Amino acid sequence: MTEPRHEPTSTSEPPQAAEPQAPTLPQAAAPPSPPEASGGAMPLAALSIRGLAKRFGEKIAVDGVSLEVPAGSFYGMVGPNGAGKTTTLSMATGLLRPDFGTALIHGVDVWARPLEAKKLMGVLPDGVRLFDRLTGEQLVTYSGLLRGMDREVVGSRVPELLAALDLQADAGTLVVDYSAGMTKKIALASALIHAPRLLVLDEPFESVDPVSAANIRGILEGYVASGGTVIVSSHVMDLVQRMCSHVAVVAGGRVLAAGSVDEVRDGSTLEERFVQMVGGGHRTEGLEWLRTF
Ligand SMILES: Nc1ncnc2c1ncn2[C@@H]1O[C@H](COP(=O)(O)OP(=O)(O)OP(=O)(O)O)[C@@H](O)[C@H]1O
Repeated sequence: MTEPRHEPTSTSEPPQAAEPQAPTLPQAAAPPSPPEASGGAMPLAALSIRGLAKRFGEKIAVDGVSLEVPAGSFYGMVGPNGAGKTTTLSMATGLLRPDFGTALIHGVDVWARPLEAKKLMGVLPDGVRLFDRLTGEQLVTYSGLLRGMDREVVGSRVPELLAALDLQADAGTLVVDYSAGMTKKIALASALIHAPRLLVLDEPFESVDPVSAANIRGILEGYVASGGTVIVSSHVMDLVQRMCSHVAVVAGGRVLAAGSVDEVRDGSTLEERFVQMVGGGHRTEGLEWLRTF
């Protein structure tokens, strides 16, 4: 079924700056206009978002974000709390309808052709509820079958994924009884089962122990080395600097900078550049009452 295109969700004034704004740093090389047809060669951009905008009541959460994520890149999205990362990624992956703008996954419009687009991507959303009355094994199996995979192929991949994420011992435990980190890992397994071309992972390392985080990094690095594309949002600058080839800095619903990690950090550490761009800094005054006991 073809979904309607992105009309504004309300009749109120559109958000400001629904047009893509120019980033302050060069973006990753933009591919030529991606074809709308699937089939044939995959376009250069694994994800191309143009002028995405979303408001919640009076709050403009995303204010005209445009990004090109090159195929084969490990792309970090960083920004302060409330910057609009989750809202942007939700619109780009078909979870939240944009007020304005488009999102193309390897040239396929996510909102016009959702079934095709969703075959191409695996998504680890932030805060979306899982079917947590299934066991971990059942949940990952269900995710594979839901995507039309052959039952035998699913059956062979599930134990491999559970082993890679150190979840074999809890394969038969209900997801509702999983810890936060285990839940993150089983959701990641569910996103990987169909070997998508693009992985969009919202804070994949949050709550995950260091050994599991290293395993996940290894899995993702192997996946990118074989031609897949990963987009991660994270607050851990050091991790993004080490792991990612590209990064976008988002604040106030806008892109402040985007490009290769080296371009964006421009000789500083990514954390230093982030603090310069986003502003703020340490507040040392106030809270005297906390130092008076
Ligand atoms: N469903 C909603 N209703 C109202 N406001 C929302 C909703 N979702 C997000 N917002 C607001 O939109 C802004 C962007 O939120 P978003 O979750 O996209 O930020 P984020 O960059 O992912 O933040 P964090 O790093 O804290 O996870 C915030 O001001 C948030 O309060």
